[in-house]
Amino acid sequence: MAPPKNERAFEANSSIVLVGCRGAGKRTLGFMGALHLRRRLVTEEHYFEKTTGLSRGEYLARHGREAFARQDIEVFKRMLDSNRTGCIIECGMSSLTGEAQDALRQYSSTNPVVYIHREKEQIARHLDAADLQQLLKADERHRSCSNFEYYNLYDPPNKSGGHISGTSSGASTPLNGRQSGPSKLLSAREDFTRFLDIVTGRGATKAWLESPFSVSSVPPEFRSYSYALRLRLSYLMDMDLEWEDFEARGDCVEFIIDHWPDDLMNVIARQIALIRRKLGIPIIYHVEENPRGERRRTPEEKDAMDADLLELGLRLGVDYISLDLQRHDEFVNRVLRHRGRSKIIGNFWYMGFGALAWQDDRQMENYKRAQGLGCEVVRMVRFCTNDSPAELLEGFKKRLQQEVPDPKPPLVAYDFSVLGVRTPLQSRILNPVKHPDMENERDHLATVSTYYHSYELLFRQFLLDPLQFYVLGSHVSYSLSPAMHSAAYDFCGMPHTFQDVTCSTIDRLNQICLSDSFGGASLTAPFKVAIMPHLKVKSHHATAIGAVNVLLPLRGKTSAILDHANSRNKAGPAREFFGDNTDWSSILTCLRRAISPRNYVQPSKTTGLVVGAGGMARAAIYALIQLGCRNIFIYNRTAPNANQVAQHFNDWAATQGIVGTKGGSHEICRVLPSLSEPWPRAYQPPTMVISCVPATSANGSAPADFEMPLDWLRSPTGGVVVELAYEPLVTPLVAQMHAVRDHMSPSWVVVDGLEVVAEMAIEAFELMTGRMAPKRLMKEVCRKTWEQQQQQQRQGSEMAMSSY
Ligand SMILES: O=C1C[C@@](O)(C(=O)O)C[C@@H](O)[C@@H]1O
Repeated sequence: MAPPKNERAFEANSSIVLVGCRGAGKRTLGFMGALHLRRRLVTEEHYFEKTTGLSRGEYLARHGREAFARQDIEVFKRMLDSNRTGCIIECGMSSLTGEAQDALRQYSSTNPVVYIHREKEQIARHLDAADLQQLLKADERHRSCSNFEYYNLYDPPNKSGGHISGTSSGASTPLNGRQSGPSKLLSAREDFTRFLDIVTGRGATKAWLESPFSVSSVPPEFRSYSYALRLRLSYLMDMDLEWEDFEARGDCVEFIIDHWPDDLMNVIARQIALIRRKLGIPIIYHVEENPRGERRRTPEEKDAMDADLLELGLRLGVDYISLDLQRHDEFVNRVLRHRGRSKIIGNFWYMGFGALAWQDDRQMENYKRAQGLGCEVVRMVRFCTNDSPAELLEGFKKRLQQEVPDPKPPLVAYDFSVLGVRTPLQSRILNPVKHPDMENERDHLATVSTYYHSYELLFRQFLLDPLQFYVLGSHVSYSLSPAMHSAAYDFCGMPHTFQDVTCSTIDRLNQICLSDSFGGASLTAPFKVAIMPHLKVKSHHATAIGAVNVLLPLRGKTSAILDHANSRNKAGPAREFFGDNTDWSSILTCLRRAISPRNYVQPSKTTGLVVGAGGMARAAIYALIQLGCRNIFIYNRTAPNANQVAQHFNDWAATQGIVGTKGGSHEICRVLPSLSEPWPRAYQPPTMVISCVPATSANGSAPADFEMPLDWLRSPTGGVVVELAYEPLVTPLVAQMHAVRDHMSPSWVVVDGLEVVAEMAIEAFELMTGRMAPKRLMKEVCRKTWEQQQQQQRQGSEMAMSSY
């Protein structure tokens, strides 16, 4: 019963080879991948030239076709052989030859070889029409000599040269049409780096180390409750909803192949790429055996076709493969041998009449078989023709607990009938859910519940508790967080509340947090730094920055982090509190989104500027460091405060072995004493500027009247300016940058304060509830609430004027 050896789990450091035809985007992806994994990029073109002293064209011209072909394959093999670890290898056109493909086939027994392909129209842009068909046909042969594949979805450029509207709210804020939009290639980079994390197996550990309470760090099968959104290929081919409508509608997607259109393999690869890009949640890949509306197949045809379809899922590096363990051993073993890093959901699916009863011993044997085969999850589903009392399933689960030795793979078990799943609470994890407005006549689970209703039921059945969440600080009455979080609770079926409470003493903060129904809080001044000594458990980011802005109660029964994470949404006495910082990660998200490929961070060159020296400026500096920037300047009106912050990060960086790349002192942070100073000549002008000074005068500090001295604005490639203030939204800096963009250099992108504050609330919501945030909704509510506040303020001042 031992599982067959996994033939596709390679050493984490094995070189990754990229193959595919011209125009597929291998070079760009290779570059992104090398940066992400900190590996060397080897390109075939360059390797050929380095080895032979001639470019391929020159070699061909000088030595003729035959000699070139011989030399080419020899160099190709040598390139693979001498770079077995630590590289990303980009293959050129040689990979289209039979001999090179044999070499790749062999290489793929020890290394990942990724076939990169994309929309035909995109490839066509690089080729003559005559060549296209032939090349595309030849290109598909790459499938046979690779063990992974990546569909490089086209990333459309921003509509107005990098400055599309970033809001989808339609609210008429003064910056409408002027916010930063996602920079070109950002999505491609995010998708591809996530794919590489799957291939190298570092994804889950990385997320966990980064932030143990983040949504991505606890896989759905280990959450206290989780739901799989069913998306059928037949539906996706012709969907009647927008992708954004599926945001936060499940903890993962179950992608069901129930339709066989022409060009099926490429259609599937594209749909997987779309789900990844648009929803960013784990994917369960399920091949339906007898899809409605498709022809019947002979058993042999069915086996061959389904095995190929499952193989495709494994090649695409999906998170979970759903495998029917009732199919014959050879079929099952093939999938297990090729599983790579995808988790296996072992299925026992009784569809017909006479499904095995829960009390039947063979059900227990089924579970043990799945366990023996190394399945990460076991899914047991019964189609009932009559009522199946809930106690029978409960009895099975109890027996399983007693009889089966640990470690037990998590169990998904439910009964369903023509009326759908019996109740959405039968299984704790990976319960099937659907979108409320999705119509699909091919689905025989037509009446499955929605994520909203399933979650709402958990509260109604007292399995989860309504909690109170807060934003706490001395100036929080205008905070946009209560509106954003409350809208998200409504969307998700959570009866929580979120309030702003003005307070400034630790005693008062304690009073609020010690309540049994305290769910968590966003902190602002004066607590961000003041709370540090009172917290035993903090994320390492919060410790490095020296500030906390999200506080969570820890209610786990044991000290295990997973136990604490799974106690979110439950009331009771808190044993401890956990402090995290989402200010830095929100700034980082906004910078990443807006930065153009020309300004990607190069540690040896890129320069960043942070204005201010408070808690937010610390977060901004940390975000720059995390992005890889090693030359950071700080400007603050009161220079000694800036010196203190610079000192803090220079000391911290020294303990981490992070050093500056310029000047003898190796310091990463430096202070600019005055605005009249010219930009230091040894450094490039900044391409990332983050202004962290409040726009309105709070606590007697000076309001944000900061503008960039012209000498500091000489970056020939422009850059990104992030303004954190949003009262007013058009600060002097924002107005200045709009003018610069319109009249001097169009390559500057401006990110306004509302974009950043919405991002902060999104991340805080996910940490506090453990659920994906409805991002689009929260961003819309952010702008609309801000608009309403502005209007109220205008009306207030008009009334005040008229009463004179
Ligand atoms: O700065 C902010 C914004 C905020 O104060 C708000 O009101 O939403 C919440 C804080 O946690 C965050 O650091």
